[in-house]
Amino acid sequence: MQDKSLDIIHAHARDGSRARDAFFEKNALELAAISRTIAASMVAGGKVLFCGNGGSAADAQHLAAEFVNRFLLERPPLPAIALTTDTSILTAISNDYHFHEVFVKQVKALGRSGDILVGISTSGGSDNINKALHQALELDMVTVGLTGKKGREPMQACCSHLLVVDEESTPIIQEVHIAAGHILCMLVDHYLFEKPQESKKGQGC
Ligand SMILES: O=C(CO)[C@@H](O)[C@H](O)[C@H](O)[C@H](O)COP(=O)(O)O
Ligand SMILES: [Zn+2]
Repeated sequence: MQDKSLDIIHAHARDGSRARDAFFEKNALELAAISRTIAASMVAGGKVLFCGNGGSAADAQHLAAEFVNRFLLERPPLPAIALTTDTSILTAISNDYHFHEVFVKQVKALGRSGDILVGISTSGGSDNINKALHQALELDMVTVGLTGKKGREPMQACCSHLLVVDEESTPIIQEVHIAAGHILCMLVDHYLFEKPQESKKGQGC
């Protein structure tokens, strides 16, 4: 039997690059707008909450950690919480109520007007994410959805900002989501901590 390893590797790499290029081509301005909104919320005392399932739960934790610890710049910790990490909270809510409620209850407990909720779902069909986003809107929070092609329709009603990777493959969508998440961290740091370049008066171009 012929080994298909290289074909598999190159096909995935090619699909990933295509999806990533198309996404950033289309969503760069929206990504900058979301990053400005997060930076402004933090300046005003707000915070960002993240939620997701499976691999997207890992993304939620990964991104919250970038804010709380640091990203590329050496700077003060920034307020972010992953709603995916406390097993006592997750099991108590799932056990006593329903798995649909695991994030919405935490949003009710922790979310305040002006905070941001980022919901990450490749399918857009995860009830626990969409319920949490609806609740966040009710609390006058800003909601950001990261999804894939199928998620555009179910998530648009609950997202102030929706970033869609126009693909159906879950891992390819996830790989673009984490790239977008890293850029959010980069831009928030840029808006909050990088001083604008001094304009050099008298030097014509
Ligand atoms: O990481 C992966 C697939 O790459 C899986 O764990 C995946 O995240 C899980 O099946 C999730 O439950 C999918 O949820 P969602 O993205 O549709 O909201
Ligand atoms: Zn995965």
